[in-house]
Amino acid sequence: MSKRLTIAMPKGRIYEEAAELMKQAGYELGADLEKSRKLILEFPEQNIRVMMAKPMDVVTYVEYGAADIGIAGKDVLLEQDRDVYEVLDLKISPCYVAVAGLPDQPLSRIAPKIATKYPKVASDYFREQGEQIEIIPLNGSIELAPLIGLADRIVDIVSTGRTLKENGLVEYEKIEDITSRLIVNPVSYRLKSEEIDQMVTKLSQVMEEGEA
Ligand SMILES: Nc1ncnc2c1ncn2[C@@H]1O[C@H](COP(=O)(O)OP(=O)(O)OP(=O)(O)O)[C@@H](O)[C@H]1O
Ligand SMILES: O=P(O)(O)OC[C@H]1O[C@H](OP(=O)(O)OP(=O)(O)O)[C@H](O)[C@@H]1O
Repeated sequence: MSKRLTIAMPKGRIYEEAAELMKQAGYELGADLEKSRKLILEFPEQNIRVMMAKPMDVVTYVEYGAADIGIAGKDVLLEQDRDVYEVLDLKISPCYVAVAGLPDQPLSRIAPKIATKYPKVASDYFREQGEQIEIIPLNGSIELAPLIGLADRIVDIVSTGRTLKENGLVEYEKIEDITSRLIVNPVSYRLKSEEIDQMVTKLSQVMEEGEA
């Protein structure tokens, strides 16, 4: 008998694309799932259970085995460095992490302030550049920080570039390209290898067909 898989799906901007990919792979989650307030949904015919989680928390549920599988942005994986297997680049929700700030402002001062939701990614990047920095942790609207003099630079996600542009900010360096990834709990990968391999194979096929 096949074993039930628990999948942690990210609420928010990744959800729709991720659910569409799952649907094409034969795992129909329902288009309105995100609108519902229900957080755990059972799909007995497909032998799966779906948890709706904050994108930043998906990796936590998967690491602790509360979910066997999850979908998370590479940005979250880089920031959190957790014990999960990254098995497939789903190539959805593309964006990148970049350093940005006000135009024509060289990083001259000692230990410049860097505002970010990604303290590890930012620290790793500036360490590699040989720069000593001070991190200003924020949770959102990061672009505000240089505008009101709280920070010299930001490290944040850029997608269309509209937020930077509308706030008169410029990009200084791209740090990393980001897409969403399929992640797997290492123990689940051993205990439910057949079911997980089947899902990975189906998703890979859908992606190959999409590229053809
Ligand atoms: N323009 C973008 N801004 C932020 N994330 C983006 C963007 N485009 C794609 N992504 C990807 O989507 C993922 C989830 O972003 P989303 O904004 O839904 O969640 P969040 O960052 O937790 O925000 P919130 O706290 O508002 O729910 C990111 O981790 C990233 O991989
Ligand atoms: O290049 P763009 O297409 O403009 O997208 C980038 C913006 O989107 C994200 O913010 P989000 O909408 O998640 O809001 P937040 O600032 O509250 O995190 C990100 O933090 C940038 O601010």
